[in-house]
Amino acid sequence: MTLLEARDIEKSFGRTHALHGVSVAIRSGEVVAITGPSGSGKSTLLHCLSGIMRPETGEVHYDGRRIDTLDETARTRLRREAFGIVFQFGRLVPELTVAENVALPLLFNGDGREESARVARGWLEQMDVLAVADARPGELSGGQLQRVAVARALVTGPKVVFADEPTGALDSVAGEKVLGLLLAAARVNGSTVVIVTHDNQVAAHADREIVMRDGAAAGVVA
Ligand SMILES: Nc1ncnc2c1ncn2[C@@H]1O[C@H](COP(=O)(O)OP(=O)(O)OP(=O)(O)O)[C@@H](O)[C@H]1O
Repeated sequence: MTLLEARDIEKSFGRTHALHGVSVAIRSGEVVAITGPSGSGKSTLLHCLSGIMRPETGEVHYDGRRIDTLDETARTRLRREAFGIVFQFGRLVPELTVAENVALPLLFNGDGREESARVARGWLEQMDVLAVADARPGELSGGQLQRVAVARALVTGPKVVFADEPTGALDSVAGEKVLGLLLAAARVNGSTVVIVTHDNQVAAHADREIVMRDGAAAGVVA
């Protein structure tokens, strides 16, 4: 079953046509890698699929519902309830502890403080970073930061996990570890995963690869 779909979407930044006419369909439970050279539109496609950005033309559908026409409030709610997002440099809140960062999405969704803290610690344990639960993000290594970012993205049990170069800032050993943990946890959750990556090693873990070239989906590798 198709869970997430872009139909002929276009997006420009000034005179740069980041996406021109991209159509992709992602099935429930799939792990999809979006690859392609720098500037080919990978991140822009991820942002449009995840409702962070709205394409100028075309449509984005999630779970049978058109989402690109929703207003900012509704798209934010959708992201909180159904999506988890991992960015390249974690983007944790520096003033909060690691455990507080991971509990935050649960608190936003209305869960109680104690329950959120308990669930957050469980995810930190699963990502092998429980030892740094009370540290601030600034005290962590790059690999630890990304594992915390994965815990934060998965803590709500999202239907779709989006990751934009989740291992891009890491050496290959740390990158493999983050990716392995992300994919294992996503499979346990039954989450669909969409990963933007430059890294062939990462793409090799995906069920399918969508190759971008100059703002268009140039091919699909099964
Ligand atoms: N916010 C923005 N403002 C202006 N131009 C942008 C913006 N975001 C992306 N672009 C441009 O749109 C094009 C596609 O960018 P995008 O980041 O989607 O590519 P990418 O394939 O993810 O690249 P990279 O691998 O380098 O991250 C590029 O030419 C980029 O410079």
